[in-house]
Amino acid sequence: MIRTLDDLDAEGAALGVRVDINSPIDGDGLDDDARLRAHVETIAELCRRGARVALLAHQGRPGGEEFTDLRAHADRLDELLGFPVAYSDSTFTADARERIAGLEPGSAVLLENTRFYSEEYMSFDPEAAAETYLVERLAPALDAYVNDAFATSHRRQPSIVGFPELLDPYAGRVMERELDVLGNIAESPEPRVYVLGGAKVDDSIEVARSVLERGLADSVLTAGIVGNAFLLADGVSLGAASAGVVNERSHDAVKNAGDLLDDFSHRIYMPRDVAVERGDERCEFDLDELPSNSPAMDIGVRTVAAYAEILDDAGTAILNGPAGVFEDDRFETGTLEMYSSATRADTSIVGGGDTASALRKLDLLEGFDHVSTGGGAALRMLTGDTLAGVEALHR
Ligand SMILES: Nc1ncnc2c1ncn2[C@@H]1O[C@H](COP(=O)(O)OP(=O)(O)OP(=O)(O)O)[C@@H](O)[C@H]1O
Ligand SMILES: O=C(O)[C@H](O)COP(=O)(O)O
Repeated sequence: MIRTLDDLDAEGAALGVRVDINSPIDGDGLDDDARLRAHVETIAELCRRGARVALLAHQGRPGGEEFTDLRAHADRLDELLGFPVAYSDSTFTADARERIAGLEPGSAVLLENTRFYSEEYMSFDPEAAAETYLVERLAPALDAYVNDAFATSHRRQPSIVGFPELLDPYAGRVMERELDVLGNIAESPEPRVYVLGGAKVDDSIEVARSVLERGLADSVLTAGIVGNAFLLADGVSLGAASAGVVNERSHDAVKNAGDLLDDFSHRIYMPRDVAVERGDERCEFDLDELPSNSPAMDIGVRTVAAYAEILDDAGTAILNGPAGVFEDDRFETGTLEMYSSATRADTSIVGGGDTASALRKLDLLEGFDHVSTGGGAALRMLTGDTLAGVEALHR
């Protein structure tokens, strides 16, 4: 059983609240604040109830371009919440602990990027995570722990699995909502249509196998690099450029897609035409007009029409990954049209950070019943896997 904020006596309590505000970075600022907006409900509720909130979060990966401190995140949270969110440039030092001790009821401090500390980027069992410096030194300053970071909860990192070993754990509102939706797909209306696009080919093939074998999916529509992998597996000569893009993402994808087609070809749909770059233009080719020297960058309008027919009749549409290189206006058509069709399903669920960014760019977000904050985490839930951070919340 997982306790929620409804079960928490928040008044005056010092709470360690793990959020996922990992965001695209543009220069020294945030390029997108969707994840910060998602956590406003939890943070505002806890402050309104008189809690003393210590926010824990990561940004980027060590060595990555988006690996920054959280000062800009604290400033944006100020604006979104309408009250000051203090910022500490340390996470578990004596200074950080003093900052927490000095919090007034109803106030919050954002502690520094947890991944500035090497242990946070390692994986641990919960017991070992509880013995890391981050958890051992911070837990004594806290009365309870709240995990609202669904999008990071597939990671076995100390800030996700360590604190529940020492403190009573609770699910924040984002976590609660994600689990309600993604944890109960089997109860959603049928027929269920999964749309798997984007670039995470191995993850998507794993999701497809899982939902087909468990009888969760009536149809799996493929697009993006995932769709290209299935076309190659089906013997379509896309061209060396497209094959190179697939193999660069995964050396096993074409074989694994072929195995899946052997088992479930009647339920798996692949693109019927693709769009490639011709100079500055978008040019579409039916499969029998290929190979092309240029990589397939989007699905074509015939595919869009075929997928729309299936999605129009869907009880539930579950989507992860854009249909094409939506960042280039010439290749956003597939994502725009396919995702628009999906909003006509009785229930529509989207997973994936880049997917959500695409929908925000295309002004399609409002049309969906649930837009997950998670990418990899949402995919793992859809494969029926448990998430380490969710398991750690059980009492
Ligand atoms: N045909 C294609 N060729 C090359 N790249 C593609 C193609 N189709 C989609 N993409 C790329 O896939 C990327 C998004 O795929 P990804 O699987 O990461 O989506 P996501 O799961 O929503 O994101 P995340 O989970 O990483 O937040 C986009 O950057 C897009 O440009
Ligand atoms: O953006 C995400 O998917 C989450 O914040 C997890 O980030 P990670 O993949 O760097 O652990």
